[in-house]
Amino acid sequence: MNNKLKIHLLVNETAGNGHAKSVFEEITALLINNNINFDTRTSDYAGEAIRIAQDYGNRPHSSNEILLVIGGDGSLNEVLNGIKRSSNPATPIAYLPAGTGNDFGRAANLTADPKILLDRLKGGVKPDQIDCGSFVFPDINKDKKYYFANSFGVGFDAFVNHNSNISKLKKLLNRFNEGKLIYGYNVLASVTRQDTFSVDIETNKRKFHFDDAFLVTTTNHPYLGGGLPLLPSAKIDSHRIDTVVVEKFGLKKLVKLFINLLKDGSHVYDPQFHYFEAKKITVKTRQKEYAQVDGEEIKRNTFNVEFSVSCFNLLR
Ligand SMILES: Nc1ncnc2c1ncn2[C@@H]1O[C@H](COP(=O)(O)OP(=O)(O)OP(=O)(O)O)[C@@H](O)[C@H]1O
Repeated sequence: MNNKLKIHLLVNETAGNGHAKSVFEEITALLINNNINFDTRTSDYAGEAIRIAQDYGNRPHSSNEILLVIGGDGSLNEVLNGIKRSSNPATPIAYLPAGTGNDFGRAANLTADPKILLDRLKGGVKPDQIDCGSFVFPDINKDKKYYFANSFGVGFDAFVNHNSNISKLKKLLNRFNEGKLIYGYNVLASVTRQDTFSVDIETNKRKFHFDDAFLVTTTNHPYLGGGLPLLPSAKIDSHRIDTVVVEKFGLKKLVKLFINLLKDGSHVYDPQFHYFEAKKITVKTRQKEYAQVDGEEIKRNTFNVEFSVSCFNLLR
């Protein structure tokens, strides 16, 4: 038995339509073959990984112990929130992306191969400090902080996310590993149905107002919806967050912007595309819109959100 390393697996077996379960089985076999000490917790319901991770962070651990999360972006979000709210928010997290979108894994250049990750962990990697977003709802409780690894979106991306999550096609296409296809399909299907809304942005004491926003997304890195590079310049270690505002446009322009986004990132130069980069950004909306945090829907009529940049320790 390798006494040096002890791995605590935290698994959402439902992530990636069961892909996380097969990754879990693969790594379990590797751990047994390598004589590495491990234990396992699986989340039984949405939200449970927050509590499991918070309990883990509250307990003392030696430097040989590693918390390894297996799941998608939503599972990572829960673990991040649990660890950051624990008495030891610097507890390192190792993560095997095994969801549908895996945007964080893409942005942080993570391997999805259990064997490669295990070899690195056996070699004794040091944690990297990685940015994450944090936010509060000051109207409700300015002391209760929430965290995100990817993004917090109001409007179009959240509407697409909502439609993708409820779509009957999603399960079918996910089976063929085509989650991106369903997201692309829903972008086109949702564009004419998304209304516009007014938004106020405040950053570095400067204020901006948009009457006809279509999408307002605060992001920690470039990607959205399973690999779409919404803001290629956003970096995961810039110690800044970015808020993107896109104003309303028609279907023809959407197609053009979408092609530019996929081709060379030149969509960011469009006059209806705006972005703000800072350590702190406030976003206020005044009408009911869909919203998402790391791909999970949040329900609220209007939004007054104070964002700031935070960080966590990642083993990769
Ligand atoms: N046992 C469970 N049953 C149902 N839902 C669960 C369970 N455990 C966790 N969850 C929820 O499943 C949600 C979706 O999981 P996750 O985001 O990790 O996978 P995904 O949606 O397939 O991947 P991605 O977000 O990368 O597209 C999580 O936000 C979590 O709250």
